[in-house]
Parts: sequence; structure tokens; C-alpha cells
Amino acid sequence: MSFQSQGYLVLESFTSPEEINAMRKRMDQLLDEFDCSSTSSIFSTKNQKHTTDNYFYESAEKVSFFFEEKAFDEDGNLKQPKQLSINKVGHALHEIDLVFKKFTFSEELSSLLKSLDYKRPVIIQSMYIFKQPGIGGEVVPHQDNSFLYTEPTTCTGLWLALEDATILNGCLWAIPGSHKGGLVRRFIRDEEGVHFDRPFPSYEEKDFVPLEVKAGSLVVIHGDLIHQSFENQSSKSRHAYSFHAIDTVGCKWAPDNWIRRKVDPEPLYVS
Ligand SMILES: O=C(O)CCC(=O)C(=O)O
Ligand SMILES: [Fe+2]
Repeated sequence: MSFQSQGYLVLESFTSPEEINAMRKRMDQLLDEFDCSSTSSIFSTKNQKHTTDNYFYESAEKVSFFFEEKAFDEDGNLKQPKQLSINKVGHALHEIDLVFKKFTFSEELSSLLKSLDYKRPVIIQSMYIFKQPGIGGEVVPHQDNSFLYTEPTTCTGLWLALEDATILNGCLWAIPGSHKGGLVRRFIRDEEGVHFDRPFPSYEEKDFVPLEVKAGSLVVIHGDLIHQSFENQSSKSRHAYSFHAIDTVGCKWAPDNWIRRKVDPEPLYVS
């Protein structure tokens, strides 16, 4: 099976056009309702500017909005409408918003996690990622287990394309088989904020393959797979709904992860 050997799997037409539409429409509404002036937290995985930002920590149990780094001019004003300025919305859409909850807690998703041998899975975070035209920021190479660590590791990324993802608009790239090398480093939260416990390893660009997928495809990502995406320099957005499962039986959630929940998440099922 290619998931075991490559560390990822593309499930084409996992989601119907109607479901995709419902999620996109719902996000349109959430954006319209979002009052830009009340918050501004720029999300960047490159410079970790958000690290000391409580807005980021509290987003673990909320629906919060993070701007693209390149959304602002020198005076700090948005260069384009808010709808084209948001990098992502996270990290509890799957709990709080009924449209996203319905998809996340679907039978299809539970069956998939059962086939991956999850005993009592929870979705520990979700993100609506926009990859905006022209300014959609890069996501540097990483492993999801770094951010959502259990002992032993149990994280799986679930990445649903809400639009066609291509090389031009900033699709995912991954190093096939890289999950076999194990976890390279962790993202730790302590009194000073968040930081990685080891330096950024360098990767060879030639080892990455593009994961170009159609809207409705679900990409299943092993928690140790090295993956990334480049800046979107095209005129087309690349929306995706990305969420992460961990198990809660046979492993322990690390207390020094960035997510520190007040309320434990509900399991998708218990087996
Ligand atoms: O959507 C992207 O560009 C990256 C997303 C990602 O790394 C993830 O969902 O784990
Ligand atoms: Fe990731």
C-alpha cells in the first residue's frame, strides 16, 4: 500500500462537489462577518512572529483569522480586500462550525481512521488554508508530528483540496518515503513562547515531488512525512481544509505542545 511505503496517499473524489461547495460558501460567510479591525495577527511559519501571540494560543479552541504576511503595505494597511488577505482560519473550525463539523465527523472519515488503526481518535486542530493569489505564503518543509506530538507519535494529516491544487497555485510537495526517517525535531511551548528543539534540517529540492490534486481529493499525510508548499505567485487561489488526527489510547499527548486545551476534544469514535 502506498501510504506505508510513500508516507502519503491521495484519495480522489473523497468529497462531493456539494460538500466542497458548502464548506466554501460557509467560509465566505465567516469572512464577511469577520471584523478586520478587531484583530491582526500575521501568520508566518518562516519567522515565527506569532510565537508570543496569545491570539495564536487561544485559537486552539476558537475560529481565529490569520493574515498573510504580504497582505499589508508599509503603513500597515491591507493592500486588498480582507477576503484576499487571510492566510488561514483555525484551529477549531471542526468543533465550532457545524458545516466543517459535519464533514470532519463523517462516517467516511471514521472509516479511514479505523483502517489506519486509530482506537479513539480526536481531531486536535483544523485549518482553512487560502493560499491567496499573488501573496499566499510558503509553508517551509516540516513534519506534522513536530507540532502535534504524542508519545509514541500518532498524528496523521488530512488535507482536503477545496480547489484544484497545481504547481502553479502552490500545491503540496513531499519527499516520498521520508516518514521512515522518523521525527527530526519538535516544536515546544514553554514560558518564553514557542521554539523548535533542533535547528532546521536542510533538504534537497530535487527530492520533493508535487502532489497536484483535483478539488474533492483528500491527501492523507503520515505524521513524519516531510512536506511543504511554495508561495502562490499565480492569480488563482488554492483553498484547502486541513485537519489533524491523533490517538488518545495507547499514547500520551505531550503537555509542552503549543495546543493546551481547557476542554478535551470529543473522539470521532471509540473502538
Ligand atoms: O496547505 C499547505 O500549504 C500546507 C499544509 C500543511 O502542511 C498541513 O496541513 O499539514
Ligand atoms: Fe503540515
